[in-house]
Amino acid sequence: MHLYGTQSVNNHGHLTIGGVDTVDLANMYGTPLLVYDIALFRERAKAFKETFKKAGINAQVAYASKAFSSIAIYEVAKQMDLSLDVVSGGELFTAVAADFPREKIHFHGNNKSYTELQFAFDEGIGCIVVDNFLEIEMVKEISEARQEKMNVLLRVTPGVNASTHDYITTGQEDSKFGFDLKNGQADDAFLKLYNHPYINLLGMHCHIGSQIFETDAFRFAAVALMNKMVDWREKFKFICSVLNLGGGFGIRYTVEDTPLHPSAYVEEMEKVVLEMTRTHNYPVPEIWIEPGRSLVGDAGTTLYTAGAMKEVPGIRTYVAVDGGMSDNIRPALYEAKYTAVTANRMVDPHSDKVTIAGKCCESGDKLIEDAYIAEPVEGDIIAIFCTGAYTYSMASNYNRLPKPAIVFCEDGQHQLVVRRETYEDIIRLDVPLQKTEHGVSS
Ligand SMILES: Cc1ncc(COP(=O)(O)O)c(C=O)c1O
Ligand SMILES: N[C@@H](CCCC[NH3+])C(=O)O
Repeated sequence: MHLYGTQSVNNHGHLTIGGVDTVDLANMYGTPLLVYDIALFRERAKAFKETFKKAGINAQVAYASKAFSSIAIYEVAKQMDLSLDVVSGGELFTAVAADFPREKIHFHGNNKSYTELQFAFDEGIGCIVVDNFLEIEMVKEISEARQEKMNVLLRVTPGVNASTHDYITTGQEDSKFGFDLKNGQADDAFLKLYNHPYINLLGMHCHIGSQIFETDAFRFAAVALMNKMVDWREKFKFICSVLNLGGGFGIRYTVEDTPLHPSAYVEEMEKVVLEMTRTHNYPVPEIWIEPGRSLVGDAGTTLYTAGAMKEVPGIRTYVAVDGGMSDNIRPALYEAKYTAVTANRMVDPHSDKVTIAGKCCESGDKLIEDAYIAEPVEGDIIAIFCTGAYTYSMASNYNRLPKPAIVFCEDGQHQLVVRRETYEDIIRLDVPLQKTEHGVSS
């Protein structure tokens, strides 16, 4: 059994996280419950930052908060001196609520609205990562109208096809994100921004995809961007001061996943940048990265309570839990794989092969096929590991299931950071039909 971060087993045979008994957590807060190991988040953040420090490279490590966005995680990110990648007005609003240092907020998105961009200007954020020609016009218009400068990075697609799930590759030519490097779009975008009185063009950004294990894809992307930087210096005397190489570093969900230590990806990036800058006598730019999954993924564990069971003789045994695709869409959407344990009986042999099913009205609502847990009993606390990234942030109220609560654990302490939704929350946006004689009133 592979345990993550501060996970351990106490003398009751219970799984603990951050020194806190998960069975106690389930009793206190109910299930489903998403539990974060905050020491692990801090350790990951520190490792990224120290890798850059060791190489003497100026860097920003921006937490890609689409992986998990809440006021409390932004507060921890702030404590760790991280920057923040937000991708919508909603994430920016959350960052403002957390009083995140505005100059360290980077705003992403392939279709930012005028209102969202104005919000970014209002807050004086650190940088807008422009993604398309419409956005360029809007950023220019807003900055001119306000006579305010804005830092900008140009998001480009380097034409790298990273090996991961098709739905989560983003650096290939046929992508909805960014300007293509090869077909001239990136050059056109550059020319529209370069030398504008209110645009401070910092440099380039790319993000090639998510849950990537190979360093090659990052190397190819970095080389492609550096070549373009050299080209723009030759043609326009433009010096790129920031090179943002995105996130995407893979993590270990199951034994089949063999990620490198997060610092290995960074070291590869550093190597390419230092080699290329030396070869081309180019000033070493600041390197920015945007890890999401690799900061929060394995720091999160979801606790469920086992309920109904069904044996399909000769085929499988279903163990249904009190959550499902509503709190973790990833298995249904990407066929994502996870591992589970019986948190209340960690020392029992985990040799029963079962399918952990959710409670949504959907045959595909299976969280894990072929999970190995202790012989299941109704009321068991089933813990699914590595659910810290893209679970709560992609959760829905399908079947009107309330979203789970979230607890942070560290050094034997626990704190509720997102409360469980209630049925009142579920209907809070509903507007009952007006009582009129003729059906719907206007
Ligand atoms: C622009 C950008 N940066 C960073 C990330 C974070 O990726 P990951 O969570 O895989 O590190 C994403 C998501 O894929 C992204 O789209
Ligand atoms: N939501 C995806 C990752 C997308 C990353 C954002 N571009 C996942 O759960 O793996």
